[in-house]
Amino acid sequence: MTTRDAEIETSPRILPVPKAAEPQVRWPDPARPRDYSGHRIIGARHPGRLAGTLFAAVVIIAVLQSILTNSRWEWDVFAEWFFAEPVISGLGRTLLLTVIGSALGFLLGTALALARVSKSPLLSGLAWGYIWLLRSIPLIVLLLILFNLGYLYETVWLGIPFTDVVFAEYPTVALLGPFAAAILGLSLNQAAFSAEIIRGGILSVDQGQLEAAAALGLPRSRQALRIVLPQAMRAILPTAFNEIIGLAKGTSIIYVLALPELFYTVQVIYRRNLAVIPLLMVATVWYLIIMTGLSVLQFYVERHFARGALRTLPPTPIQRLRAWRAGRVAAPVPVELENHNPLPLPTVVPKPAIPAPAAWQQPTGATGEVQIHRVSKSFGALKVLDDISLTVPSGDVTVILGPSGSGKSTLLRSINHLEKVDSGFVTIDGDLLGYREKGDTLYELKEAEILKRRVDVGMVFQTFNLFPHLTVLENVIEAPVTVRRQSKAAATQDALALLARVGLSDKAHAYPRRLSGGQQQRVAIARALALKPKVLLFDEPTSALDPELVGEVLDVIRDLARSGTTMVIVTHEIGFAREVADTVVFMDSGRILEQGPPSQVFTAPKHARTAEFLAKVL
Ligand SMILES: Nc1ncnc2c1ncn2[C@@H]1O[C@H](COP(=O)(O)OP(=O)(O)OP(=O)(O)O)[C@@H](O)[C@H]1O
Repeated sequence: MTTRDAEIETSPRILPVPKAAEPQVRWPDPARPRDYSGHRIIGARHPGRLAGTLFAAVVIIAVLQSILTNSRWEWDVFAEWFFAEPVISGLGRTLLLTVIGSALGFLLGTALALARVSKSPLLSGLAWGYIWLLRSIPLIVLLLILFNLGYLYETVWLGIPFTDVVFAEYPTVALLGPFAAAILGLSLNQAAFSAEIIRGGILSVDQGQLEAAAALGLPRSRQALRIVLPQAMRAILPTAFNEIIGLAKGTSIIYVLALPELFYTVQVIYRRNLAVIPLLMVATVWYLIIMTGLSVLQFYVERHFARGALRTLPPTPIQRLRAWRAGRVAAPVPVELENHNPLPLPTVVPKPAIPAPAAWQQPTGATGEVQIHRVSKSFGALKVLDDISLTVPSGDVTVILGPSGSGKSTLLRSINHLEKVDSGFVTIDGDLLGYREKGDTLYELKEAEILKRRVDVGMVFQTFNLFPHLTVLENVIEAPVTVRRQSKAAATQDALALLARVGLSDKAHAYPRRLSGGQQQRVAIARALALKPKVLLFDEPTSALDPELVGEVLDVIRDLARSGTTMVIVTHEIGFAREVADTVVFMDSGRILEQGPPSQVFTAPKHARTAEFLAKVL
């Protein structure tokens, strides 16, 4: 054996892996997709689910067998009384008390909830006191007091308090019979509970929604009925239906007034014929039928108010049934398909060469010069705006820059009076927004008048604040129709043109939650423009967007800047500011440290703090 041979013998031997040991991987040939049509498909097995189903079946069969075979249930007596005349009339009374009690209760409850959130401390206090009192008194006590009210007040009169003027007078006993006392007692009691449910719903609506509605100049009543309450309904409905179901069962308490509603009626019957169980079952089955009806109603009402909140609506039982008969699983329904009478979409998308629509242009004669004169504002001890003066010439684009917390957003919100300043004032084309001038006195305007004047100033928020329960088109036409009193057809035509301009014609009937952030912000811009404002305010319009969506929003704003709209923009997009701004304003600690054209502020800032800030962000 040579030395070389010995080396080979002692060193570890690396042998090639035999070919047969290689895993047999066969890559599918993309040119020839495999054909699985001949394969048998076996579904996944779920032994746990199968055991659960068997258990449920055994329980159901055992319960049914015990109910149907035990003769003591006396189903023949049940059948005899189920549709008997006194039972049906008791049932009718139960239903009437439930419907009227719920309707009046929720009506009064809505008024009480709005009073509770009112800015008047006395009104809010009165509503609180009512709720406190009525929730504390047992219903049975309230019913008996109302029934005996004639003892306390012999007559009920209508007239002017603290005077002898009386328009009408009635004996209390004649007015408050057992049925009227029952209706009144149930409604008053229901109102106290529903007020808190409704208030909870109102509080659940995002503050930004109210700000957006106020920025569009929508009247307070419209804000409440069109924007807040429909959104609050999502939170209100489940608990409200609980209350209604509770009331339907709770009507049995009016036995204290000897009113023969369903339960009282069956009690009277079984005391006579001693068939207690079958008659209790008569009442139970009728209550089950009422509750089932209410549950179905709840499903449809909740589904109606879910439009816009859910991307897809759950299929209705009828849709499920149809799908089941067709042998497939019912798919969730895209919310757009549920829209009633959707307005037609334009078939032709205008190209940029087509002249801008009327809604895109400033109204003739509008100039939109903003004057901010010695404005100061504090939040508690913190002075957020400190004696600020600034002029935004008409048609100019002013960009406000500054570190976080320097007061940029507060200044912007002061321009349209969303923030009320402590001193100083703001004018648009010489008109004060929040005040009326008489001689040398300024009278603060009521909110309704401020809302009307606010339509001259459009605002686009950082978080879009689109109304989620309204479609894109409904969002855009809401203010022109309500505030500018434009016809719906004209407002729709303008809105579709604006949506085409921001590249969203095909989204007119979509709900905002189905859009990307950039698309939502473009809708928000179209919505602000629909009022043909003299001035547009942008509060960090791109900072809530993913980086790749920023460009599409900036393109729209850039386009607007070229069209000569007066704009004030708070932004951190320095490159964009350099490109579009006529004037750059730098703020710090509630003061304007410097302002000037971008070429000067960005290249040769006068103030050291500006230079320091720019060095950090550039
Ligand atoms: N409603 C309010 N109540 C109390 N303090 C407030 C209120 N609104 C704003 N502030 C305070 O005022 C200061 C200025 O806020 P503002 O939102 O105007 O700053 P900003 O310059 O826009 O900041 P950012 O760039 O971070 O948005 C901050 O310190 C903020 O906490």
